[in-house]
Amino acid sequence: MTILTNQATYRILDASINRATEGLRTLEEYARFALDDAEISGELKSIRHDLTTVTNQHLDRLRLIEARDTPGDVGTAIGEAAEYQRASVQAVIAAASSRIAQSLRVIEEYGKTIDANFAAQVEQIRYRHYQMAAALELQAFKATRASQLAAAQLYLLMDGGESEDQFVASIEQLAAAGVDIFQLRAPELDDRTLYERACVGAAVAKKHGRLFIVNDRVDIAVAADADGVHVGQEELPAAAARAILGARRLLGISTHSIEQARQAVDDGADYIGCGPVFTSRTKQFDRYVGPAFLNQVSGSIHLPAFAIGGIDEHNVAKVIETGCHRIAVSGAIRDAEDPVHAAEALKQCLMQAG
Ligand SMILES: Cc1ncc(COP(=O)(O)OP(=O)(O)O)c(N)n1
Ligand SMILES: Cc1ncsc1CCOP(=O)(O)O
Ligand SMILES: [Mg+2]
Repeated sequence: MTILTNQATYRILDASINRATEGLRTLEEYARFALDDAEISGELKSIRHDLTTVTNQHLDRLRLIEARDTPGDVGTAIGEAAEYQRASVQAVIAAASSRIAQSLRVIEEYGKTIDANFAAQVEQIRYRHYQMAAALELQAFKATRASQLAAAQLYLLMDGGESEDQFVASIEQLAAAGVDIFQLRAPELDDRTLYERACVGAAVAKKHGRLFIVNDRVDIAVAADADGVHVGQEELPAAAARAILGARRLLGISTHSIEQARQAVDDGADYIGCGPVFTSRTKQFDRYVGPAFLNQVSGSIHLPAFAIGGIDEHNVAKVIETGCHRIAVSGAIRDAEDPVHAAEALKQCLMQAG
């Protein structure tokens, strides 16, 4: 009985150690090759090596191998469909991370029956893993959002719609038509409705792999778990907005001159809006920056820059000529007879430009 129990214990330990080291290697490769993060990949490698060292010091490797019986493992035939599907690289990381934590806990618990010192050292490794997995998941999240922003070309400013259903339906249709970023700009709404629209908007945009930004209101952006906030020159300063927003949400800043654009970069903006370029039907201005400002920005600012103000299918070429391949629009889609077609046409022009 004891022999059989020990055999089973070693079999569990062998499987769990393999699972943990494979999982650690999965995380390590992402930190190394996708994030180029030497610190995280180094610590993951050290955790993996320490697990192997502690195992070799306290457990008899030959007993572990002798206990192995892969063909006789009933678990190899129980494959959940979800195990074969990962929606994104982030999902790969999350799955590997929880598999490692579970395996380390299993090693620790069964290890206690063999060597208390071994179990105590595995416990410390588990704590180190928790810390690193959190750092890695956060970095992976930021990298994914940053590449989404970098790839974005068509940004739509929209109001709250006639109803929540209509608002959601618009986002769904326009996401399919190629809108990359949605901004809720609805000064006419009361806070409660604004918050409710922001919540559903953020969720539906996320479902479709699009970004969702709240205009002006950092509090609502955070409360609704939106991707970020957009602030103007007369609104909350960048540092104050960032303090509420945290590092992982996006901060967009309106700029009307090259000096403001440079300042926005220094202030830690993730992207800038540049305008108003042309006469707008959505908002009145005394002064327009014209395409000349876009030329200046394209030549010297390396943050994603969205030209804004009166841009539509007829003048988008003038924007593209400046080297700016990103636009933010409202009226061109909102007032179009066929908003989906208008979004598709604008996106087509931008994609052709590069
Ligand atoms: C992408 C983008 N760019 C510029 C603006 C304008 O912001 P702001 O100057 O604060 O004016 P309001 O939109 O608040 O009226 C924007 N909203 N989005
Ligand atoms: C809010 C804002 N800020 C600069 S232009 C603008 C309005 C953009 O809407 P439209 O594309 O209809 O000109
Ligand atoms: Mg504003």
